[in-house]
Amino acid sequence: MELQLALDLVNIPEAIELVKEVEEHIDIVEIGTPVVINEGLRAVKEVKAAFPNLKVLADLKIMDAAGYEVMKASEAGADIVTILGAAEDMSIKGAVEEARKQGKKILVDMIAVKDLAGRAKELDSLGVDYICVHTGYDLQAVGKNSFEDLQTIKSVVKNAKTAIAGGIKLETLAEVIKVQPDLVIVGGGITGQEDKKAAAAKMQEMVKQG
Ligand SMILES: O=C(CO)[C@H](O)[C@H](O)COP(=O)(O)O
Repeated sequence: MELQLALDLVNIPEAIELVKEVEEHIDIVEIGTPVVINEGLRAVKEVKAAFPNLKVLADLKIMDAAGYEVMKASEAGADIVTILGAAEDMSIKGAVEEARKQGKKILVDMIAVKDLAGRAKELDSLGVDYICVHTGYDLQAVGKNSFEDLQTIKSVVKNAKTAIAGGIKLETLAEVIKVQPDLVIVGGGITGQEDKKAAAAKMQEMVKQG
């Protein structure tokens, strides 16, 4: 099981400072969608250059023109690129094909997908690398989480790795780990803490114990 730090509410210098603090306790650093909107793929490029030993995920949440966008993120240095589960199969196939060409991975974000089990099965057969259940900020605000959704995809996915994101905190991490995802994605649960290093270290310890 791996731990990914999601950076959403920072600029590039802040992202680099933050990663420096927790570097040894994370496996993957995510350049979040708001960061890409504000800073462009330059954020991916600069974070990868600063931390060549960390995997970098570009959270582009691709919906169309997937091959092209995966190519641009790959050129910027992303190791993993996200596409939405609601995208057309043609887009998913384009993303997977380009990622294979570039030696990169595709993570599918299942945000807003209604038939989770059905779509997860289809995506699994399309050869994506990760399938991620995700409660975004707008549903976190009304008290939702994705813990049950993780069970749902775990029961149907045979090839892809499974992941979970959305409001995971130290207090809820044990519940998540019980379901045994391959990847746990945490943003505010680390970045919102006074002692970010301590929060990341504790989470890493729990994730590694699995
Ligand atoms: O993709 C995202 C929002 O769309 C976030 O990166 C993801 O939800 C993780 O952050 P947090 O743990 O703060 O919810």
